[in-house]
Amino acid sequence: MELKQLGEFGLIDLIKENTIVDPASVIVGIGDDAAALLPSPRQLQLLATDMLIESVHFDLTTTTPWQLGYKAIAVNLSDIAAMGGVPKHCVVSLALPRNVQVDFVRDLYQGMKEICRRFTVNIVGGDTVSSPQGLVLNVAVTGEVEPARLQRRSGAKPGDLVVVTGELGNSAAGLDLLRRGHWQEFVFARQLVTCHLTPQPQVQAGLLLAAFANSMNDISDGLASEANEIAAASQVAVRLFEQQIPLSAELTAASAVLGNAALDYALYGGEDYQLLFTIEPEKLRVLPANEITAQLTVIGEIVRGPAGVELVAADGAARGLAPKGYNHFG
Ligand SMILES: Nc1ncnc2c1ncn2[C@@H]1O[C@H](COP(=O)(O)OP(=O)(O)OP(=O)(O)O)[C@@H](O)[C@H]1O
Ligand SMILES: Cc1ncc(C[n+]2csc(CCOP(=O)(O)O)c2C)c(N)n1
Ligand SMILES: [Mg+2]
Ligand SMILES: [Mg+2]
Ligand SMILES: [Mg+2]
Repeated sequence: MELKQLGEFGLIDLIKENTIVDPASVIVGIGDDAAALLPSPRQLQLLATDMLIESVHFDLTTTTPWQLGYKAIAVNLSDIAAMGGVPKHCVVSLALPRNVQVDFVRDLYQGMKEICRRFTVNIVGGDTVSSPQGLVLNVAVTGEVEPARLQRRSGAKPGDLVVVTGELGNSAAGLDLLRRGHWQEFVFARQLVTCHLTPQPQVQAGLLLAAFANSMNDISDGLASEANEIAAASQVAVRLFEQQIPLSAELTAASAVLGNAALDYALYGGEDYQLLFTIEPEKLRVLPANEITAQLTVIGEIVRGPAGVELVAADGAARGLAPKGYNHFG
C-alpha cells in the first residue's frame, strides 16, 4: 500500500501500537503535542541524538527496513550506555520519500520496537514528514544515571588502564563485504555483516562499568578517533598496544579476502558500538567475573604527557595515532 492511501495520521495510528513497554514513567506518549514523562528522583537525565541518512549511513539495497529500524535505535542507546546510564524514552523522526510503502514503515517500526522491547525503552513520540530525496531517520533518546556513576570522556587519569568491550573492526569489514557483494559464499561473513546491520549497544556493560570506570566513550567512528576524544577531553596521553586490540577470527579471515589489514578496520572503521573506557588497575581487578567482564580486553594505558594517542607495535616501536576515522566532512 502507498503511504498516500493511509495519510499522515493513519500512519501514526499504525506506528502507535506497542510503543510503551514500561508505562510507569509515561504520563503522555504518542498522540499529543509533546510527551510528558516522569523522571526518577535523584537521577541525572541524559539526552542524546543520532541521525541516519540514506546513502551516508545505510544502503536500502543491502539493509532491510527492520534492520535499519533496529540500528537507528541501537546507535542511540549506545550513547546512553557510554554515559553509564539506562536508556528510558525515545522519539523518532522520519523523512520519507513519497514512494515508500506502508509495509516498509511497518517493518522499520518492528525493528525499532524489538530493540526497544529488549532494552525496555518507550517510543513516546516523533515526527513524520516527506522527503524529496532519500530517507532520513533521526532518533533522540533519554536516559538516567546516578550522579556518582556518570561517565564522561574527560575523566581519564595517568595510571588508568584502557579497556574495550567486545571486538573491534567487525562492523566495517561487514560493510565492505556488503559493498563487495556475494558475501554469502564466505562462512565468516555472516557474523561481520550482522555486526554492521544490527549492532548491539553495550547497555549492560555500561551500567556495570559506570561504578568503576574513570572515563568512557562508545566507538562509533573507530578506535583511533574515540581514543583521541578521550585524550583531548582528559588532557592525557593514551598509549595503545597494537597486539592487544581484540580482532575476531572472522575479521582476520575477511581482511584477507578484502585486501585490507584487519587492524585498520579496528582503528579506523567505526560503527562497532563497543565501549572504550579507562579504569584504575585495582578497580579492574575487583570487577565481578561474569559474561560482561569476560569480554573485556585491556588495550593500553594512560600516561602523563601531551594529549594524544600513540600506538605501540609488536617490536616496541611507537607511532602517533591520528584521529582518523569516519568523518562526514573529511
Ligand atoms: N548539530 C549539533 N548541534 C549541537 N550539538 C551537536 C551537534 N552535533 C553534535 N553535537 C554535539 O557534539 C558532541 C559530539 O557529538 P558526536 O555526534 O560526535 O558524538 P557521538 O554521537 O558520540 O558520535 P557519533 O555521532 O559518531 O555516534 C555531542 O555532545 C553532541 O550532542
Ligand atoms: C552506505 C554506507 N556508507 C558508509 C557507511 C559508514 N559510515 C557511515 S557513518 C559512519 C560513522 C558513524 O556515523 P555518525 O558519526 O554519523 O554517527 C560510518 C563508519 C555506512 N554505514 N553505510
Ligand atoms: Mg552523534
Ligand atoms: Mg558516542
Ligand atoms: Mg553516537
